[in-house]
Amino acid sequence: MPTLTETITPEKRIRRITVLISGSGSNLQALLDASLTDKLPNAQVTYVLSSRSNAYGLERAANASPPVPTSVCALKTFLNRNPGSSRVNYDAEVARRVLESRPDIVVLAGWMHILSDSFLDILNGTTPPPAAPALPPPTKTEIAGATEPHHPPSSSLHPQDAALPTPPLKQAFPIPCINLHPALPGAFDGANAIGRAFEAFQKDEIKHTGVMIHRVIKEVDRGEPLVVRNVDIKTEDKIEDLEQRIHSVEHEIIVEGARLILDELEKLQLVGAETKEETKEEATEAKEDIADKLERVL
Ligand SMILES: Nc1nc2c(c(=O)[nH]1)N[C@@H](CN(C=O)c1ccc(C(=O)N[C@@H](CCC(=O)O)C(=O)O)cc1)CN2
Ligand SMILES: NCC(=O)N[C@@H]1O[C@H](COP(=O)([O-])[O-])[C@@H](O)[C@H]1O
Repeated sequence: MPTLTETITPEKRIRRITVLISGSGSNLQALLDASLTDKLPNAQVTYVLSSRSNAYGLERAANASPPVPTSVCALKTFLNRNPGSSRVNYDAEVARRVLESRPDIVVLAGWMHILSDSFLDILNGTTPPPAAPALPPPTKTEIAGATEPHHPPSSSLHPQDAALPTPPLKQAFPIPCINLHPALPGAFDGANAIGRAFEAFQKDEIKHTGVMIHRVIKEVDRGEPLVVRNVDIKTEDKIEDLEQRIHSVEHEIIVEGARLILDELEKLQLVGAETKEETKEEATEAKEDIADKLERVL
């Protein structure tokens, strides 16, 4: 049930962030730590989805206060459990779970899977999500050999969980989706960007590298850059030194990027509300005008 504040001033609702991960989740941790602070005001991480069952980021979510609901959707497991399905079906299932979490924005924080249009179209609201796959229970072999600790199915999500902010009455579309990429725009698209930048520096092909937050579009790492930071590479650097320097910048700009699109969303929705208000006023004036004319004629 929406609170009074959410009813009277919906723009004061605490914004919900869904985070997609595949690994250690240090960038997820940066978002968790910034939630409801002046770095990320009026916003909270409310759902984490991992493409890998052994991602430590899942523990970070479970250890957060309040604990953040999580689920795992691994490509291989999905394809095995849904014979005849493809990456497109997998991407649609990922999008279905994201929609189920009722987010205001989605952040890819080390999500190591290229997403097809079937994900993007569902987040844009142009395609409805698929029905939940009828997942058969895991077989004994799967349970015996699984490295995947059992996570409650996504249906265990409780968007109304008291400790987490209430979802909006109506899901707004498009749902903005941003990605953290450890390279400068157009420099090292794709995986292993840090390693490739380090090699390029050693060959004297680049003088520095960087990190960016960008909008997610079909073309990998080619979405509009939203936050960009240069990162120095020193001649004495080992790869670990560069990785550490890059990660510390990542942890800052992932929060900046989330805040930026939440502020943008708020302005868009406020403008939307004002337009709606103006439309209502115009409609009322038009009705009054017609009533006046009718009175004069009758
Ligand atoms: N449609 C988009 N999908 C994704 C984007 C994007 O901008 N548009 N960003 C990436 C994140 N990413 C780099 O920032 C990235 C991650 C992974 C890969 C990749 O080659 N993945 C392989 C699998 C690799 C593995 O499992 O280890 C794959 O998907 O086949 C490229 C870029 C996230 N998705
Ligand atoms: N192309 C995407 C990519 O390479 N992302 C990289 O994954 C790591 C996630 O770390 P984390 O799990 O500790 O947040 C980060 O270093 C990020 O740059």
